Amino acid sequence: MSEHVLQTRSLSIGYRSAKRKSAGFSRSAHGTCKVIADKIELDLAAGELVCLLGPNGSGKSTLMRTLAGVQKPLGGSVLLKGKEVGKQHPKEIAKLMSLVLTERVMTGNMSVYALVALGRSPYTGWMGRLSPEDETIVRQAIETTGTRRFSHRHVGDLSDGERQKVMIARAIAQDTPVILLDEPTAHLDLPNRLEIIQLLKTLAQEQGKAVVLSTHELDLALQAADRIWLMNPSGGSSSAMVAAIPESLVLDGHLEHAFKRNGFEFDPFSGSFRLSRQGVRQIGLVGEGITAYWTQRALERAGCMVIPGASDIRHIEIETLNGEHKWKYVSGEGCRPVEKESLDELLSLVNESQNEGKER
Ligand SMILES: Nc1ncnc2c1ncn2[C@@H]1O[C@H](COP(=O)(O)OP(=O)(O)OP(=O)(O)O)[C@@H](O)[C@H]1O
Repeated sequence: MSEHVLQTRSLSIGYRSAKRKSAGFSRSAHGTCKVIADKIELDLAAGELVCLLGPNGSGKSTLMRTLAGVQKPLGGSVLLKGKEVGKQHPKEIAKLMSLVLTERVMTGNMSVYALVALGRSPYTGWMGRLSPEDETIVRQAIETTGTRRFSHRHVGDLSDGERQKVMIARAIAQDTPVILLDEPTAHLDLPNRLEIIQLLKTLAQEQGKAVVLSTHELDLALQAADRIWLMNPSGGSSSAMVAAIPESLVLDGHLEHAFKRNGFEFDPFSGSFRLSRQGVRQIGLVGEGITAYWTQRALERAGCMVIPGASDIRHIEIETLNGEHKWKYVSGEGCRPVEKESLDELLSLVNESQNEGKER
């Protein structure tokens, strides 16, 4: 089994107040504090990609900051390669763990190359002079993240996606066994989100890095993560932490419970949330393949509950001939089918019949 590079033991995270009384804070063994989550027991192995999920305000950033040692735990410990983070010198921590935050960093007129080179600072002398080996590592980090084409530009002139890749390049140049990233895909378009997740997955698989990223991308986390750490508001004032492989979290209902809201329902087959379809009319769908899949999606968007394969109720049959599709709408048993040549036309017909049904 792989070595555990980061662990938490009875970790309690949250905020302290200097005042005796503060709104949202209470008196405890740790003083006046607000506990965000406690009794956290986590193990992160080398080569593992972990996604930290949880609804807004559940404590993801608080946990990230506590793991990175920039915020003190209320209780318990964070162990980095077996040693307590709070008891290590910042320079030693910087050789073992890098942290990528979403917030814009003050970079002045710094070039992309200079910012990535800052990743080498735990290894350089006080002058910050790079050795030829450091220079090679910086160039490799720039190459790996695909940032070479804008490496001469100022960081302040970059788009959000470009800047995010540069921050990851800096973390790669820091060359630590653990990389923590707080919402690295926030503000990015889909291709950039996929590119960043792919890059992090490659770092874990090919270079044995242990990577933890917090995200709101449920879909991507389910596809890419080796393990998910889920911060689940427990009903009280603090969150409970569940750590498991993505599929177990779906099957055990933890994901649904964590994100459930009125008006949304979790589809365990696709692993995504969708608008709930209460009080809708059933419709059968006879057909196969990608056309049947997108027909079902269109019908559900129109407010139908689709029963695949059912032809003894109001239903649709998909016919495919020489790559051309036709949709036959049968409004009830024994009724004559109405044929449509496009999904768009079919949907108008279904909508009309639903509206007639409502008026009656
Ligand atoms: N400095 C602070 N003092 C007191 N409470 C704070 C402080 N910073 C954050 N909090 C509270 O801690 C809780 C967890 O916040 P945190 O930012 O860690 O959540 P999050 O899961 O990262 O949220 P989001 O998904 O919205 O980024 C929230 O209730 C927040 O209001």
